[in-house]
Amino acid sequence: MRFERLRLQNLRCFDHVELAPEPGINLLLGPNGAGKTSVLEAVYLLSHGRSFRAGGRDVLVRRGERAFSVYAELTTTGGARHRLGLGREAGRWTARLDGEPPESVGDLLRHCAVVCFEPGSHALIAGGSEERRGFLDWGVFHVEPEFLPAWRRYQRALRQRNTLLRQQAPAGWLTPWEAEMAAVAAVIDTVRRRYLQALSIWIGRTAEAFLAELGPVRLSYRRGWPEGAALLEHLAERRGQDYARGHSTAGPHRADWALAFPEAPAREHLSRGQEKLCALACVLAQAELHAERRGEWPMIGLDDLASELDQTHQRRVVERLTAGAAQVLVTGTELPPALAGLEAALFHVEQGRIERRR
Ligand SMILES: Nc1ncnc2c1ncn2[C@@H]1O[C@H](COP(=O)(O)OP(=O)(O)OP(=O)(O)O)[C@@H](O)[C@H]1O
Repeated sequence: MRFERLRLQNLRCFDHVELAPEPGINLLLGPNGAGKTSVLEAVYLLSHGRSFRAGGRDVLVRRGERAFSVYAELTTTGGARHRLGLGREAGRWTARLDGEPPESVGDLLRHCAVVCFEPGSHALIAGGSEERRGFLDWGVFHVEPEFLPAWRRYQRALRQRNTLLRQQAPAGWLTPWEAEMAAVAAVIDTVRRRYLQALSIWIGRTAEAFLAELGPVRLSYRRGWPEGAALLEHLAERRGQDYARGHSTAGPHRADWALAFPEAPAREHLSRGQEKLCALACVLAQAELHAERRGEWPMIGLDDLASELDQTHQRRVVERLTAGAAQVLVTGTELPPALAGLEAALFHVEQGRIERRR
């Protein structure tokens, strides 16, 4: 999958800006605060429906404006072309897919795959489980068609059960929603396991390239309720605690996964740099698995590569990138040394303007 054109309107420091990324590596260079990360945010938004930066969706709107939009033209390896538009005004999304409103924003996001490594990515290793579930589910969403309908049903049942718990409703009112949660939890768990099993092979390869000194990586998974227990019975057993807490404390919405190494059995054993390299290994593995399953590379965004990694690791990343066929967006204040001499399209970003340099 490749971005042919990208247009941002009233997004952060950009009033109106257009660029035509090229196949292979695209470099966005410019001073601090120029808007480089905002371009990555825009492409990520079309793929995730949210930014990778904290602060909520509405901080993306250029100060003084009421709405922002991102528009992109994409081509797939098979030659299909798609036009994607996503805008936000007064707290609501508007989406267009090939000129028509899609059934849901999810239908739009399905057409666009972008993975990003950025300064906050170490949260994938060091942060809370929500971050890791988000990463896992994004990958599953793109390669396992059964996931989205099951996830939607689960979310609806979970919301209903949580509302009833907060209202201290009689247990009998909870049971139909618990049955629904248990019915779809099995599907969610199965596709997540399948995905992680495949991903762990790719993570093993990338981790070996970036973190060989830690030994072979092992990926573990917790599904959100005890192994061997049926979720239906487990939810019934936990009702007392769940009434007290006002939410459901077991189920796939509590799942988590982790990486461990012989030389770093717990994540607290990793240095900050190693956390970043682990996160990068996960992001690149996700791109590689996506390419294997979909026959299509996602776009890979690398924000501030040179300041995040030492030169040896930068070179290893570049080796991996050039071995694949992904379109890549790399940002930096200067040309990352590992990219010197490589063929790349260069864009200069400054004060809300983007200029193609030859
Ligand atoms: N909602 C907003 N409206 C207007 N300007 C904004 C808004 N949000 C952020 N900005 C500004 O947009 C600019 C773009 O920031 P961005 O993080 O994309 O820059 P960058 O080139 O990646 O910088 P750095 O090299 O420092 O990481 C910054 O100058 C920031 O102050």
